[in-house]
Amino acid sequence: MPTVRRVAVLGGNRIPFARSNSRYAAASNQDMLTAALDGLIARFGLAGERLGEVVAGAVLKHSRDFNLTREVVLGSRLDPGTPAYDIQQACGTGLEAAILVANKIALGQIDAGVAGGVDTTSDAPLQVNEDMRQALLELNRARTLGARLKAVAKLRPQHALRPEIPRNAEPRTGLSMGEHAALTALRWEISRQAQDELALASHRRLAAAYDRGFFDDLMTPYLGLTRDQNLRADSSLEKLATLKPVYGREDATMTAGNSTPLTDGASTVLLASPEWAQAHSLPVLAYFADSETAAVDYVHGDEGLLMAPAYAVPRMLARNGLTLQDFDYYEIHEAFASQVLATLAAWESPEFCKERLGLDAPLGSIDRDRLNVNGSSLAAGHPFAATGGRIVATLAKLLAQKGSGRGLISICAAGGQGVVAILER
Ligand SMILES: CC(=O)CC(=O)SCCNC(=O)CCNC(=O)[C@H](O)C(C)(C)COP(=O)(O)OP(=O)(O)OC[C@H]1O[C@@H](n2cnc3c(N)ncnc32)[C@H](O)[C@@H]1OP(=O)(O)O
Repeated sequence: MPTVRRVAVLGGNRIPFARSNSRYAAASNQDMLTAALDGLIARFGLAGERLGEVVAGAVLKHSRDFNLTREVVLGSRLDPGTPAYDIQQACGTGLEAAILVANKIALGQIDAGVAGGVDTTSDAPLQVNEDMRQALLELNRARTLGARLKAVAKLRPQHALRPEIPRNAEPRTGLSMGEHAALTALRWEISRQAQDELALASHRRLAAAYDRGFFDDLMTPYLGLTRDQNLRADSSLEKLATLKPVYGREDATMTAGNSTPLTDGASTVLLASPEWAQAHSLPVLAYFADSETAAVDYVHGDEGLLMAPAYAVPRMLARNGLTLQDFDYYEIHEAFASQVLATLAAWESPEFCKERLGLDAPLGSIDRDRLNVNGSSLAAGHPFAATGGRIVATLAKLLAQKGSGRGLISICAAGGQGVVAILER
C-alpha cells in the first residue's frame, strides 16, 4: 500500500455569491464554475498545468451538464489532459470534493488537484412534465409517420404549462429543508432571539472580514459583484425581530433573516502534496488532517434532517484523540441559525451524548468567539455545492494567519447527511 502523505491546502478562489434571480440570473453553472476556476488558475500560475484531478459538483444540474466539471476544465487554461468529474452530496458536495482530492493526494495517486462546487437556483434545471416527456420520448423513437402522429396526439397544451420545477424539499417527506429545520428548532427549544443573534453576528463578522481585506486573495469579482450580495452590514437585532416566520407554525422562530437565502455562486480550492507545493514555490496555508461523514434516519426515526454532523464530529474526534474544545476555529455551515444552535445543543446535552452517541459525558460547549469568525452562510449566502469550498479556503487562510492551530468544519446536507473535516497547521 502507498504511504499516506500530508495534504496541503494552498488556497482558494470563489466568485462573490449573488442572491438568486439577481446579478447572476443569466449565468449558468458552467459560467460560474469556470470563472472561479479561471481566477484560481491565474492566482496560482496554473495555466497549462496538468493537475491530477479536478473534482466538483452542483446540487441542481441540467442534463446537458452530465460532466459539468470536465466541461469547465476544457474551457479553462488548465492542460486538457487534466481529468475531471462531478460528484453530488447535497450541501456537502464542495467539502466532499475536497476530501476526494485530499485522499488521492494522501495515497500518492495524484500530486495536486482542485476541488470545487457551484449552484444556481436562478438557472434551475426545469423539466417538462412527465406525460409530455414520455410523449416526446415516444416521438423520438417513432420510425413511421403513423407512429409519429400517434405520439404527437398524446401531447397536450396543459403539459407545457405544468413543468417540473425542482423543489427545495426532501423527496421522502415532502417537507422543505426549512420545514425540517423548524421541527429540529422546536425539538431543541432554540429561541428566536438566539437565532437572530447568530444571524447578526454572521453579517457583522463577514462585513468586518471584507473591510480587513481578508477575501482579497480568495475571490475574483464577477459580473460587477465584488462582495457577497446578501451581506447586510446594516442589519440589526431590532430589524431581525420584526421579520415574519417563514417556516412552521404561528409561533415559529425561523425567518428570512435567520435562514440562508437562495443563492448563486461557485468556489474552488487548490490541494497538493507538500512536495508539489514546494516545487511550485507555493506556500502551504494549512493541512487537511481528517474527515468523516454520517447519516441519520430522519424518515423513520426522530432525528432532525440536518443533524448528521452531530454524529460525524464525535467519531472524528475519537479517532484523533481530540475533544470538542481542542480547536482554534469552528466553521459550522449556517444552513439555518437554528441548525447550528441545535447541533451545539446536542453536543452539550448529557442525554443526547449518552443515548445517541454512547458517550459517558457530553462533548460540552465551544468558545462561541471561535465560531464562524469571518461570518458564514447566513451572511454570505449558500449556493449549495459551493459552500464547502468557501469554508475550506476561509479556514485554511485563518490558520495561516494565526500561524498554527486547528479548525473544525461541519456541514449538514440534505438526505440526512453530514460531512465534516479537520484542518491544521
Ligand atoms: C441543501 C442542503 O443539503 C442542506 C442545507 O444547507 S439546507 C439549507 C438550504 N437552503 C434553504 O432552504 C434556503 C431557503 N431560503 C429561502 O427559501 C428563502 O430565502 C426564504 C423563504 C427563507 C426567505 O425568502 P424571502 O421571503 O424571499 O426573503 P427576502 O425577501 O430576502 O427577505 C424577507 C424580508 O426580510 C428582510 N431581511 C432578510 N434578511 C435580513 C437581515 N439579515 N437583516 C434585516 N432584514 C433582513 C428583507 O429585507 C425582507 O424585508 P422586506 O420584506 O421589508 O423587503
